[in-house]
Amino acid sequence: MKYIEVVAAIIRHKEKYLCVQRGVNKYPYISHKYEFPGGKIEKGESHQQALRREIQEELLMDIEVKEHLHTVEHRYPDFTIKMYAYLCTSANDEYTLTEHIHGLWLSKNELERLDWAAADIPIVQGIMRSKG
Ligand SMILES: Nc1nc2c([nH]c(=O)n2[C@H]2C[C@H](O)[C@@H](COP(=O)(O)OP(=O)(O)OP(=O)(O)O)O2)c(=O)[nH]1
Repeated sequence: MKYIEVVAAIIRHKEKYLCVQRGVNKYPYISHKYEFPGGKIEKGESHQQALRREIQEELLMDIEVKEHLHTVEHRYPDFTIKMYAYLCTSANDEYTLTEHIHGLWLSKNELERLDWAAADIPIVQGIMRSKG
């Protein structure tokens, strides 16, 4: 079974969190799902470096990586991912989508409205339960 390690940025700006939607994918269970931006960690990269690179590529956005929030391991039918989620901040709410088909800023209590990738559900629940 393929195993991949992924970093995800929980980007918070003014009490809202940036959520992005994937386009069509060869795996139907991931197509059109919402996720936190990020991606695979490249060889030799730290989590922080991978996050800053991926967010620059996907959103043309500069972030500051704060604390580690959650690590989840999820087994999809074709591969398993280990995802490290970090709280991140941005100087403003501007972004340009280069890979995703939709993006939106939602407050904590609105997060559960979206159709999230299965691996993200424990992360979303963790954010919703968190204080502050
Ligand atoms: N970035 C990110 N990926 C997630 C999340 N949840 C989730 O299941 N994933 C999965 C989807 C992808 O299979 C994988 C992340 O890989 P990726 O975005 O770098 O790359 P990809 O498979 O879409 O594309 P490729 O690099 O193979 O062309 O992790 C999430 O919240 N953020």
